[in-house]
Amino acid sequence: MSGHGDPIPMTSRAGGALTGEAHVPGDKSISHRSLILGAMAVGETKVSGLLEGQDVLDTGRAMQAFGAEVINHGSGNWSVHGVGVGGFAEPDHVIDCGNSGTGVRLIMGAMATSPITATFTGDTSLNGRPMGRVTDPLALFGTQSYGRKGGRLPMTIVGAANAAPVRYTVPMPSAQVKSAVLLAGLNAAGETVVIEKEATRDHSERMLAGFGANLSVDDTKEGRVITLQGQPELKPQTITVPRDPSSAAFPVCAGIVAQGSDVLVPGIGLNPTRAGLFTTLQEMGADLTFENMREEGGEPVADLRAKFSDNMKGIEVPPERAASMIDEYPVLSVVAAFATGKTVMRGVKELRVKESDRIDAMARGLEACGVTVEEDEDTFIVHGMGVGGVPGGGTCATHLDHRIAMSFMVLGLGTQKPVHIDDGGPIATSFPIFEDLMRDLGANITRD
Ligand SMILES: O=C(O)C1=C[C@@H](OP(=O)(O)O)[C@@H](O)[C@H](O)C1
Ligand SMILES: C=C(OP(=O)(O)O)C(=O)O
Repeated sequence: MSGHGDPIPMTSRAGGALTGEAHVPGDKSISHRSLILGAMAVGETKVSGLLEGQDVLDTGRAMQAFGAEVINHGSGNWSVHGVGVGGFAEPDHVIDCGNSGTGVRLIMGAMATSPITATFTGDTSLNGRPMGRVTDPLALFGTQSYGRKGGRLPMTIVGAANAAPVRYTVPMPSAQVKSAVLLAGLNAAGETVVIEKEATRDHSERMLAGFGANLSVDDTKEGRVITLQGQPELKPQTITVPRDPSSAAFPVCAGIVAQGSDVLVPGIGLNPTRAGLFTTLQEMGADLTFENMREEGGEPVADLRAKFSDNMKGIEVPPERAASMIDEYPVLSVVAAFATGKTVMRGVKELRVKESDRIDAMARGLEACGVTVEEDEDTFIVHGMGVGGVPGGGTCATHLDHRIAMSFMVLGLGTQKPVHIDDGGPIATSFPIFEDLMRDLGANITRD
Protein backbone atom coordinates (compact mmCIF):
# COMPACT_ATOMS: atom_id res chain seq x y z
CA MET A 1 0.00 0.00 0.00
CA SER A 2 2.22 2.85 -1.19
CA GLY A 3 -0.41 5.55 -0.95
CA HIS A 4 -3.27 6.27 1.39
CA GLY A 5 -6.78 7.23 0.41
CA ASP A 6 -8.28 10.63 1.06
CA PRO A 7 -7.41 12.00 4.51
CA ILE A 8 -9.92 11.14 7.25
CA PRO A 9 -10.18 14.13 9.62
CA MET A 10 -11.47 13.10 13.04
CA THR A 11 -12.51 14.75 16.31
CA SER A 12 -12.69 13.53 19.89
CA ARG A 13 -14.62 15.19 22.68
CA ALA A 14 -14.78 14.76 26.44
CA GLY A 15 -18.05 13.81 28.05
CA GLY A 16 -19.24 10.63 29.58
CA ALA A 17 -17.39 7.82 31.24
CA LEU A 18 -15.79 5.00 29.26
CA THR A 19 -16.96 1.62 30.52
CA GLY A 20 -16.89 -2.02 29.46
CA GLU A 21 -14.38 -4.41 27.96
CA ALA A 22 -11.97 -3.63 25.14
CA HIS A 23 -10.79 -6.66 23.16
CA VAL A 24 -7.78 -5.34 21.29
CA PRO A 25 -6.40 -7.13 18.20
CA GLY A 26 -3.38 -9.41 17.87
CA ASP A 27 0.18 -8.30 18.47
CA LYS A 28 1.69 -6.62 15.41
CA SER A 29 5.28 -7.73 16.07
CA ILE A 30 4.26 -11.37 16.56
CA SER A 31 1.91 -11.27 13.55
CA HIS A 32 4.68 -10.12 11.16
CA ARG A 33 7.03 -12.78 12.54
CA SER A 34 4.39 -15.53 12.28
CA LEU A 35 4.04 -14.90 8.54
CA ILE A 36 7.77 -14.52 7.86
CA LEU A 37 8.91 -17.52 9.92
CA GLY A 38 5.95 -19.51 8.58
CA ALA A 39 7.21 -18.74 5.06
CA MET A 40 10.71 -19.94 6.03
CA ALA A 41 9.50 -23.24 7.55
CA VAL A 42 8.82 -26.41 5.59
CA GLY A 43 5.09 -27.17 5.66
CA GLU A 44 1.94 -25.51 7.01
CA THR A 45 2.02 -23.01 9.87
CA LYS A 46 -1.40 -22.18 11.32
CA VAL A 47 -1.96 -18.78 12.89
CA SER A 48 -4.99 -17.65 14.87
CA GLY A 49 -5.58 -14.14 16.19
CA LEU A 50 -3.44 -12.61 13.44
CA LEU A 51 -3.59 -8.81 13.39
CA GLU A 52 -5.35 -7.95 10.13
CA GLY A 53 -3.94 -4.43 10.03
CA GLN A 54 -2.53 -3.10 6.78
CA ASP A 55 1.11 -3.49 7.93
CA VAL A 56 0.67 -7.22 8.47
CA LEU A 57 -1.43 -7.72 5.32
CA ASP A 58 1.41 -6.12 3.34
CA THR A 59 3.87 -8.60 4.90
CA GLY A 60 1.54 -11.47 3.96
CA ARG A 61 1.46 -10.28 0.35
CA ALA A 62 5.25 -9.99 0.36
CA MET A 63 5.62 -13.58 1.58
CA GLN A 64 3.45 -14.68 -1.34
CA ALA A 65 5.69 -12.77 -3.74
CA PHE A 66 8.64 -14.78 -2.36
CA GLY A 67 6.82 -18.04 -3.08
CA ALA A 68 5.01 -18.95 0.15
CA GLU A 69 1.29 -19.63 0.10
CA VAL A 70 -0.60 -17.41 2.54
CA ILE A 71 -4.27 -18.26 3.04
CA ASN A 72 -6.91 -16.30 4.94
CA HIS A 73 -9.47 -18.69 6.50
CA GLY A 74 -11.49 -15.85 8.08
CA SER A 75 -11.90 -14.58 11.66
CA GLY A 76 -8.17 -14.05 12.17
CA ASN A 77 -7.26 -17.63 11.16
CA TRP A 78 -4.52 -17.87 8.56
CA SER A 79 -2.16 -20.51 7.24
CA VAL A 80 1.23 -20.23 5.62
CA HIS A 81 2.75 -22.96 3.45
CA GLY A 82 6.46 -22.24 3.81
CA VAL A 83 9.24 -22.83 1.30
CA GLY A 84 12.03 -23.49 3.81
CA VAL A 85 15.18 -21.58 4.80
CA GLY A 86 16.92 -20.56 1.55
CA GLY A 87 13.83 -21.47 -0.49
CA PHE A 88 12.57 -17.99 -1.35
CA ALA A 89 11.78 -17.41 -5.05
CA GLU A 90 12.71 -14.15 -6.74
CA PRO A 91 9.67 -11.83 -6.76
CA ASP A 92 8.52 -10.66 -10.19
CA HIS A 93 7.31 -7.28 -8.93
CA VAL A 94 8.32 -4.55 -6.49
CA ILE A 95 7.59 -5.43 -2.84
CA ASP A 96 5.43 -2.69 -1.33
CA CYS A 97 5.64 -2.72 2.47
CA GLY A 98 3.26 0.23 2.84
CA ASN A 99 3.80 2.00 6.18
CA SER A 100 5.69 -0.77 7.94
CA GLY A 101 9.27 -0.48 9.17
CA THR A 102 9.04 -3.90 10.81
CA GLY A 103 7.75 -5.49 7.62
CA VAL A 104 10.40 -4.13 5.28
CA ARG A 105 13.38 -4.53 7.61
CA LEU A 106 12.58 -8.11 8.64
CA ILE A 107 11.81 -9.16 5.07
CA MET A 108 15.07 -7.65 3.81
CA GLY A 109 16.87 -9.75 6.43
CA ALA A 110 14.92 -12.88 5.53
CA MET A 111 15.86 -12.68 1.81
CA ALA A 112 19.37 -11.23 2.20
CA THR A 113 21.22 -14.55 2.19
CA SER A 114 19.38 -16.13 -0.74
CA PRO A 115 20.76 -15.62 -4.28
CA ILE A 116 17.79 -13.52 -5.42
CA THR A 117 17.16 -9.82 -6.04
CA ALA A 118 14.18 -7.85 -4.75
CA THR A 119 13.17 -4.20 -4.85
CA PHE A 120 11.31 -2.68 -1.89
CA THR A 121 9.20 0.43 -1.57
CA GLY A 122 6.61 1.89 0.77
CA ASP A 123 4.47 4.94 1.42
CA THR A 124 5.88 8.46 1.85
CA SER A 125 6.51 7.83 5.54
CA LEU A 126 8.36 4.52 5.07
CA ASN A 127 10.36 5.84 2.10
CA GLY A 128 11.72 8.56 4.41
CA ARG A 129 12.98 6.15 7.10
CA PRO A 130 16.61 4.98 7.41
CA MET A 131 17.39 1.52 6.04
CA GLY A 132 21.19 1.77 6.43
CA ARG A 133 20.79 0.41 9.97
CA VAL A 134 19.75 -2.89 8.33
CA THR A 135 21.75 -2.87 5.10
CA ASP A 136 25.04 -2.14 6.98
CA PRO A 137 24.98 -5.44 8.89
CA LEU A 138 23.52 -7.29 5.90
CA ALA A 139 26.56 -6.18 3.87
CA LEU A 140 28.71 -8.24 6.26
CA PHE A 141 26.95 -11.36 4.90
CA GLY A 142 27.84 -10.22 1.35
CA THR A 143 24.42 -8.70 0.60
CA GLN A 144 24.39 -5.68 -1.71
CA SER A 145 21.90 -2.82 -1.54
CA TYR A 146 21.13 0.04 -3.89
CA GLY A 147 18.82 2.64 -2.42
CA ARG A 148 18.22 6.37 -2.52
CA LYS A 149 20.50 8.87 -0.77
CA GLY A 150 20.65 8.33 2.99
CA GLY A 151 19.82 4.64 2.63
CA ARG A 152 16.18 5.32 1.81
CA LEU A 153 13.61 3.23 -0.10
CA PRO A 154 12.93 2.43 -2.89
CA MET A 155 15.84 0.05 -2.59
CA THR A 156 17.05 -3.06 -4.39
CA ILE A 157 18.63 -5.84 -2.34
CA VAL A 158 20.86 -8.40 -4.03
CA GLY A 159 21.01 -11.42 -1.77
CA ALA A 160 24.33 -13.15 -1.02
CA ALA A 161 24.96 -16.63 -2.39
CA ASN A 162 26.82 -18.88 0.09
CA ALA A 163 26.72 -16.24 2.85
CA ALA A 164 29.25 -16.47 5.65
CA PRO A 165 27.90 -15.98 9.19
CA VAL A 166 28.53 -12.70 11.02
CA ARG A 167 29.12 -11.36 14.52
CA TYR A 168 27.37 -8.01 14.93
CA THR A 169 26.77 -5.60 17.80
CA VAL A 170 23.60 -3.60 17.14
CA PRO A 171 24.54 0.09 17.55
CA MET A 172 21.07 1.35 18.53
CA PRO A 173 18.30 -0.28 20.60
CA SER A 174 16.33 -1.87 17.73
CA ALA A 175 14.50 -5.17 17.64
CA GLN A 176 14.03 -4.70 13.90
CA VAL A 177 17.79 -4.57 13.24
CA LYS A 178 18.47 -7.47 15.62
CA SER A 179 15.75 -9.51 13.92
CA ALA A 180 16.91 -8.69 10.38
CA VAL A 181 20.42 -9.97 11.20
CA LEU A 182 19.06 -13.14 12.85
CA LEU A 183 16.77 -13.86 9.89
CA ALA A 184 19.69 -13.37 7.49
CA GLY A 185 21.81 -15.64 9.70
CA LEU A 186 19.30 -18.45 9.16
CA ASN A 187 20.69 -19.13 5.67
CA ALA A 188 24.39 -18.59 6.48
CA ALA A 189 26.37 -21.77 7.22
CA GLY A 190 27.79 -21.58 10.76
CA GLU A 191 27.16 -19.43 13.82
CA THR A 192 25.72 -15.93 13.56
CA VAL A 193 26.09 -13.88 16.74
CA VAL A 194 24.06 -10.73 17.46
CA ILE A 195 24.84 -8.63 20.51
CA GLU A 196 22.52 -5.97 21.90
CA LYS A 197 23.67 -3.64 24.64
CA GLU A 198 20.10 -2.95 25.75
CA ALA A 199 17.41 -5.62 25.68
CA THR A 200 14.72 -4.98 23.08
CA ARG A 201 11.55 -6.98 22.40
CA ASP A 202 12.56 -10.64 22.21
CA HIS A 203 9.82 -12.11 19.99
CA SER A 204 12.26 -13.16 17.25
CA GLU A 205 14.40 -15.11 19.69
CA ARG A 206 11.40 -16.82 21.28
CA MET A 207 9.74 -17.62 17.97
CA LEU A 208 12.92 -18.83 16.25
CA ALA A 209 13.40 -21.27 19.13
CA GLY A 210 9.73 -22.28 18.81
CA PHE A 211 10.22 -23.01 15.09
CA GLY A 212 13.11 -25.32 16.00
CA ALA A 213 16.16 -23.11 15.33
CA ASN A 214 19.17 -23.77 17.52
CA LEU A 215 19.57 -20.47 19.36
CA SER A 216 21.00 -19.45 22.71
CA VAL A 217 20.79 -16.16 24.63
CA ASP A 218 23.41 -15.20 27.21
CA ASP A 219 23.43 -12.12 29.40
CA THR A 220 27.05 -10.98 29.55
CA LYS A 221 29.05 -7.83 30.38
CA GLU A 222 28.96 -7.06 26.61
CA GLY A 223 25.16 -7.23 26.63
CA ARG A 224 22.64 -9.84 25.45
CA VAL A 225 24.53 -12.25 23.19
CA ILE A 226 22.31 -14.22 20.80
CA THR A 227 23.95 -17.13 19.01
CA LEU A 228 22.14 -18.79 16.11
CA GLN A 229 23.23 -21.92 14.20
CA GLY A 230 22.65 -21.36 10.50
CA GLN A 231 20.72 -23.51 8.04
CA PRO A 232 18.24 -25.23 10.34
CA GLU A 233 15.10 -26.82 8.97
CA LEU A 234 12.37 -24.74 10.56
CA LYS A 235 9.33 -26.77 11.63
CA PRO A 236 5.85 -25.37 11.00
CA GLN A 237 4.00 -24.20 14.09
CA THR A 238 0.51 -23.58 15.38
CA ILE A 239 0.54 -20.04 16.74
CA THR A 240 -2.04 -18.16 18.79
CA VAL A 241 -1.12 -14.49 18.56
CA PRO A 242 -1.59 -12.72 21.92
CA ARG A 243 -3.36 -9.33 22.09
CA ASP A 244 -1.10 -6.35 21.47
CA PRO A 245 0.05 -4.38 24.55
CA SER A 246 0.88 -1.44 22.27
CA SER A 247 -2.76 -1.33 21.10
CA ALA A 248 -4.03 -1.94 24.66
CA ALA A 249 -2.22 1.27 25.60
CA PHE A 250 -4.94 3.36 23.91
CA PRO A 251 -8.09 2.12 25.72
CA VAL A 252 -6.02 1.92 28.94
CA CYS A 253 -4.91 5.55 28.69
CA ALA A 254 -8.37 6.62 27.52
CA GLY A 255 -9.83 5.06 30.69
CA ILE A 256 -7.27 6.95 32.78
CA VAL A 257 -7.99 10.39 31.28
CA ALA A 258 -11.77 10.29 30.68
CA GLN A 259 -13.80 11.35 33.73
CA GLY A 260 -15.59 8.52 35.57
CA SER A 261 -14.19 5.69 33.43
CA ASP A 262 -13.65 2.04 34.33
CA VAL A 263 -12.30 0.01 31.39
CA LEU A 264 -11.20 -3.63 31.32
CA VAL A 265 -8.70 -4.68 28.63
CA PRO A 266 -8.46 -8.48 28.90
CA GLY A 267 -5.68 -10.85 27.94
CA ILE A 268 -2.71 -8.52 27.51
CA GLY A 269 0.81 -9.90 27.44
CA LEU A 270 3.14 -8.38 30.03
CA ASN A 271 6.41 -9.61 28.51
CA PRO A 272 8.93 -7.34 30.31
CA THR A 273 10.38 -6.25 26.93
CA ARG A 274 6.97 -4.70 26.10
CA ALA A 275 5.33 -3.64 29.36
CA GLY A 276 7.22 -0.45 30.32
CA LEU A 277 4.22 1.84 29.82
CA PHE A 278 2.12 0.06 32.41
CA THR A 279 4.87 0.33 35.06
CA THR A 280 5.27 4.01 34.21
CA LEU A 281 1.54 4.72 34.53
CA GLN A 282 1.48 3.03 37.93
CA GLU A 283 4.48 5.10 39.07
CA MET A 284 2.59 8.25 38.04
CA GLY A 285 -0.26 7.22 40.32
CA ALA A 286 -2.69 6.10 37.62
CA ASP A 287 -5.45 3.75 38.79
CA LEU A 288 -4.26 0.78 36.72
CA THR A 289 -4.41 -2.76 38.07
CA PHE A 290 -3.48 -6.18 36.74
CA GLU A 291 -6.24 -8.72 37.31
CA ASN A 292 -6.26 -12.48 36.75
CA MET A 293 -2.45 -12.70 36.30
CA ARG A 294 -1.60 -15.93 34.50
CA GLU A 295 0.81 -17.53 32.07
CA GLU A 296 -0.13 -18.20 28.45
CA GLY A 297 2.29 -19.65 25.89
CA GLY A 298 5.12 -19.09 28.37
CA GLU A 299 4.36 -15.35 28.71
CA PRO A 300 2.86 -13.44 31.65
CA VAL A 301 -0.65 -12.26 30.79
CA ALA A 302 -3.19 -10.16 32.72
CA ASP A 303 -6.49 -8.35 32.33
CA LEU A 304 -5.76 -4.63 32.67
CA ARG A 305 -8.28 -2.48 34.56
CA ALA A 306 -7.89 1.27 34.01
CA LYS A 307 -9.96 3.81 35.94
CA PHE A 308 -10.18 7.56 35.68
CA SER A 309 -7.21 8.94 37.61
CA ASP A 310 -7.40 12.46 39.00
CA ASN A 311 -4.27 12.46 41.10
CA MET A 312 -1.33 11.66 38.82
CA LYS A 313 2.12 13.20 39.22
CA GLY A 314 4.70 13.78 36.52
CA ILE A 315 7.78 11.56 36.83
CA GLU A 316 11.21 10.98 35.30
CA VAL A 317 10.88 7.93 33.06
CA PRO A 318 14.14 5.96 33.40
CA PRO A 319 15.95 5.94 30.02
CA GLU A 320 16.77 2.24 30.42
CA ARG A 321 13.02 1.58 30.22
CA ALA A 322 12.72 3.21 26.79
CA ALA A 323 13.04 0.06 24.65
CA SER A 324 10.22 -1.65 26.56
CA MET A 325 7.75 1.16 25.79
CA ILE A 326 9.18 2.76 22.67
CA ASP A 327 5.87 2.86 20.77
CA GLU A 328 3.98 4.10 23.83
CA TYR A 329 5.71 7.48 24.39
CA PRO A 330 3.17 9.36 22.26
CA VAL A 331 0.22 8.20 24.38
CA LEU A 332 2.26 8.56 27.59
CA SER A 333 2.87 12.20 26.69
CA VAL A 334 -0.93 12.62 26.46
CA VAL A 335 -1.45 11.13 29.93
CA ALA A 336 1.38 13.36 31.20
CA ALA A 337 -0.61 16.44 30.16
CA PHE A 338 -3.28 15.46 32.74
CA ALA A 339 -0.78 14.88 35.57
CA THR A 340 0.59 17.64 37.77
CA GLY A 341 4.24 18.56 37.34
CA LYS A 342 6.70 17.62 34.65
CA THR A 343 7.04 14.23 32.97
CA VAL A 344 10.59 13.88 31.69
CA MET A 345 11.31 11.32 28.97
CA ARG A 346 15.03 10.90 28.26
CA GLY A 347 16.87 8.55 25.93
CA VAL A 348 14.08 8.70 23.35
CA LYS A 349 15.85 9.77 20.15
CA GLU A 350 14.70 6.59 18.36
CA LEU A 351 11.26 8.26 18.33
CA ARG A 352 12.59 10.63 15.68
CA VAL A 353 12.87 7.83 13.07
CA LYS A 354 9.51 6.14 13.45
CA GLU A 355 6.54 6.60 11.05
CA SER A 356 7.02 10.30 11.85
CA ASP A 357 9.39 12.24 14.07
CA ARG A 358 7.22 11.42 17.06
CA ILE A 359 8.81 13.95 19.43
CA ASP A 360 8.13 16.74 16.95
CA ALA A 361 4.62 15.48 16.08
CA MET A 362 3.56 15.21 19.73
CA ALA A 363 5.23 18.50 20.69
CA ARG A 364 3.48 20.49 17.95
CA GLY A 365 0.08 18.86 18.58
CA LEU A 366 0.26 19.28 22.36
CA GLU A 367 1.26 22.92 21.92
CA ALA A 368 -1.71 23.42 19.57
CA CYS A 369 -3.85 22.14 22.46
CA GLY A 370 -2.34 24.54 25.00
CA VAL A 371 0.23 22.24 26.63
CA THR A 372 3.80 23.43 27.29
CA VAL A 373 6.56 21.05 26.18
CA GLU A 374 10.34 21.07 25.95
CA GLU A 375 12.52 18.93 23.72
CA ASP A 376 16.04 18.27 22.60
CA GLU A 377 17.33 15.60 20.24
CA ASP A 378 17.02 12.82 22.84
CA THR A 379 14.57 14.23 25.41
CA PHE A 380 10.88 15.14 25.61
CA ILE A 381 9.32 16.95 28.56
CA VAL A 382 5.59 17.57 29.07
CA HIS A 383 4.37 20.10 31.63
CA GLY A 384 1.24 18.60 33.15
CA MET A 385 -1.82 20.80 33.65
CA GLY A 386 -3.83 18.44 35.85
CA VAL A 387 -7.25 16.92 35.29
CA GLY A 388 -9.61 19.51 33.81
CA GLY A 389 -6.71 21.85 33.06
CA VAL A 390 -5.85 20.94 29.46
CA PRO A 391 -7.45 23.37 26.98
CA GLY A 392 -7.53 21.24 23.77
CA GLY A 393 -9.08 22.89 20.72
CA GLY A 394 -6.17 22.26 18.34
CA THR A 395 -5.93 20.45 15.04
CA CYS A 396 -3.02 18.02 15.18
CA ALA A 397 -1.09 16.79 12.15
CA THR A 398 -0.62 13.02 12.17
CA HIS A 399 2.08 12.69 9.45
CA LEU A 400 0.94 9.21 8.27
CA ASP A 401 1.54 7.94 11.83
CA HIS A 402 -1.10 5.71 13.45
CA ARG A 403 0.19 6.17 17.01
CA ILE A 404 0.13 9.97 16.71
CA ALA A 405 -3.46 9.81 15.40
CA MET A 406 -4.70 7.54 18.19
CA SER A 407 -2.82 9.48 20.89
CA PHE A 408 -4.52 12.76 20.00
CA MET A 409 -7.92 11.01 19.93
CA VAL A 410 -7.21 9.93 23.52
CA LEU A 411 -6.18 13.51 24.42
CA GLY A 412 -9.56 14.91 23.32
CA LEU A 413 -11.41 12.62 25.76
CA GLY A 414 -10.12 14.72 28.66
CA THR A 415 -9.66 18.26 27.29
CA GLN A 416 -11.88 21.34 27.74
CA LYS A 417 -12.43 21.72 23.98
CA PRO A 418 -12.50 19.00 21.27
CA VAL A 419 -9.25 17.81 19.70
CA HIS A 420 -9.04 17.37 15.93
CA ILE A 421 -6.64 15.37 13.75
CA ASP A 422 -6.07 15.98 10.07
CA ASP A 423 -6.01 12.29 9.14
CA GLY A 424 -7.03 9.16 11.04
CA GLY A 425 -6.49 6.91 7.98
CA PRO A 426 -3.15 5.49 9.21
CA ILE A 427 -4.86 3.98 12.29
CA ALA A 428 -5.78 1.02 10.05
CA THR A 429 -2.11 -0.01 9.82
CA SER A 430 -2.08 -1.41 13.37
CA PHE A 431 -5.56 -1.07 14.94
CA PRO A 432 -8.28 -1.28 12.27
CA ILE A 433 -11.08 -1.63 14.86
CA PHE A 434 -9.92 1.36 16.96
CA GLU A 435 -12.89 3.64 16.22
CA ASP A 436 -15.57 0.98 16.81
CA LEU A 437 -13.84 -0.31 19.94
CA MET A 438 -13.52 3.18 21.43
CA ARG A 439 -17.10 4.13 20.56
CA ASP A 440 -18.38 0.89 22.13
CA LEU A 441 -16.65 1.98 25.36
CA GLY A 442 -18.56 5.28 25.09
CA ALA A 443 -15.87 7.51 23.60
CA ASN A 444 -17.09 10.46 21.57
CA ILE A 445 -14.82 10.03 18.53
CA THR A 446 -16.24 11.05 15.16
CA ARG A 447 -15.19 11.45 11.56
CA ASP A 448 -15.65 15.05 10.48
O1 LIG B 1 10.58 -5.53 15.98
C1 LIG B 1 9.43 -5.05 16.03
O2 LIG B 1 8.42 -5.72 15.82
C2 LIG B 1 9.30 -3.61 16.36
C3 LIG B 1 10.39 -2.93 16.86
C4 LIG B 1 10.37 -1.52 17.21
O3 LIG B 1 11.09 -0.80 16.23
P1 LIG B 1 12.69 -0.56 16.31
O4 LIG B 1 13.38 -1.83 16.08
O5 LIG B 1 12.96 0.43 15.19
O6 LIG B 1 12.92 0.04 17.66
C5 LIG B 1 8.96 -0.96 17.28
O7 LIG B 1 9.01 0.45 17.28
C6 LIG B 1 8.08 -1.45 16.17
O8 LIG B 1 6.76 -0.99 16.30
C7 LIG B 1 8.00 -2.96 16.16
C1 LIG C 1 7.17 2.04 14.94
C2 LIG C 1 6.13 1.30 14.61
O1 LIG C 1 6.05 0.42 13.56
P1 LIG C 1 7.03 0.14 12.34
O2 LIG C 1 8.43 0.53 12.73
O3 LIG C 1 6.86 -1.32 12.06
O4 LIG C 1 6.53 0.96 11.18
C3 LIG C 1 4.89 1.33 15.44
O5 LIG C 1 4.02 0.50 15.20
O6 LIG C 1 4.76 2.17 16.34
